[in-house]
Amino acid sequence: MHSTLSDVFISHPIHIPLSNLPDFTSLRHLPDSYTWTPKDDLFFSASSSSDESLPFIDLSDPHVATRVGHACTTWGAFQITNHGVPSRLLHDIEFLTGSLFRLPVHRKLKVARKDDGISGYGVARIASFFNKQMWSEGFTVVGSPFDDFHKLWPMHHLKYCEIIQEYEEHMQKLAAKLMWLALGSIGVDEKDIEWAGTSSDFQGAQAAIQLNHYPICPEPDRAMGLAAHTDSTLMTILYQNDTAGLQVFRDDVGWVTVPPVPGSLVVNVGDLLHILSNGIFPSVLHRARVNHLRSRFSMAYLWGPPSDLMISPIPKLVDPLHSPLYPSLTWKQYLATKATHFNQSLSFIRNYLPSDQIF
Ligand SMILES: O=C(O)CCC(=O)C(=O)O
Ligand SMILES: [Fe+2]
Repeated sequence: MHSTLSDVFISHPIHIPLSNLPDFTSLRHLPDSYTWTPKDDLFFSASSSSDESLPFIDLSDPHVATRVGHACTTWGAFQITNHGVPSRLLHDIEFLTGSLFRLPVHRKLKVARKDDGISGYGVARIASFFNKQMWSEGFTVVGSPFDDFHKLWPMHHLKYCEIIQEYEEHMQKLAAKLMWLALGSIGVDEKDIEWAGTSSDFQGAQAAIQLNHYPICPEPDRAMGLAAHTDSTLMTILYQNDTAGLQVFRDDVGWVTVPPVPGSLVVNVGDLLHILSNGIFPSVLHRARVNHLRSRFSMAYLWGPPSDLMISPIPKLVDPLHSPLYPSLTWKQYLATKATHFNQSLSFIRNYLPSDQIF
């Protein structure tokens, strides 16, 4: 798994110098390079006065499939409870994340992500698309974190590796369950997705864990934690600590804050599920704002298909009235497109639909 997804970044290296990473804790004023205005991000304003809120779904609800389906078609996101991930494990992953980002900068830089690498410490990859810097730092885990964790915590790395492994196991199961709930709501079942495997548990799926830290910020209204983007996944499952910051965008509504609810998780439809569903599910545009009093952590499980598998609109969802909106492509190819075209990637590939795939 490690080698294949990593190939994308070998051919699309991104150079974001870490040398000018500020010591976030010592700043009283926002440096110019961190001050955002609407011209730095098309979506910077557009705040909402609406009282709309993201659907909150109890996974033990007898109508869960309808609720998930409705949330996926309207928002492309929802919050869940009764998801079966032990609260002790959520506490453990939050503890790991806090321990990692509280390490001194020189220790974190020992595991800095390489320009053409996928795992490690660094600023958000999407930073290369903006003139201004984001008020955050991150750490990406793809494959085993053993080597990096050994450098970070020579004495305690095994304990932290176990947490990551257990977290991945739970998230993988939950992602498969959510995927069937979402697809089931639009009439897609096990027979329609061969790669889900004989046990329909998507064992061939691949994933990354993205840990994010948004330090306390002296001028949060002018800063941006993580700029607006959609995830290049099938689905993303996000755990946020008790500090608000995540916002999701909905046309005609604007930005809506997703309040942290202890023990709950946020689920995002990613670009690949948007493609699979032939556009029925939108992939949600989201961003993270920052806070003036409290630092914030988020832990995202980025879940996708085997990286070389062709993904295209599910044939059952395509007929003479519903032409395929997207061509077939692999996750690796999509990531390469995203590395160049960022938020325009879906419309970019739509224009490359070969004519023999259009009805
Ligand atoms: O911190 C958050 O709430 C959002 C994180 C996120 O969108 C990501 O890691 O892709
Ligand atoms: Fe995201």
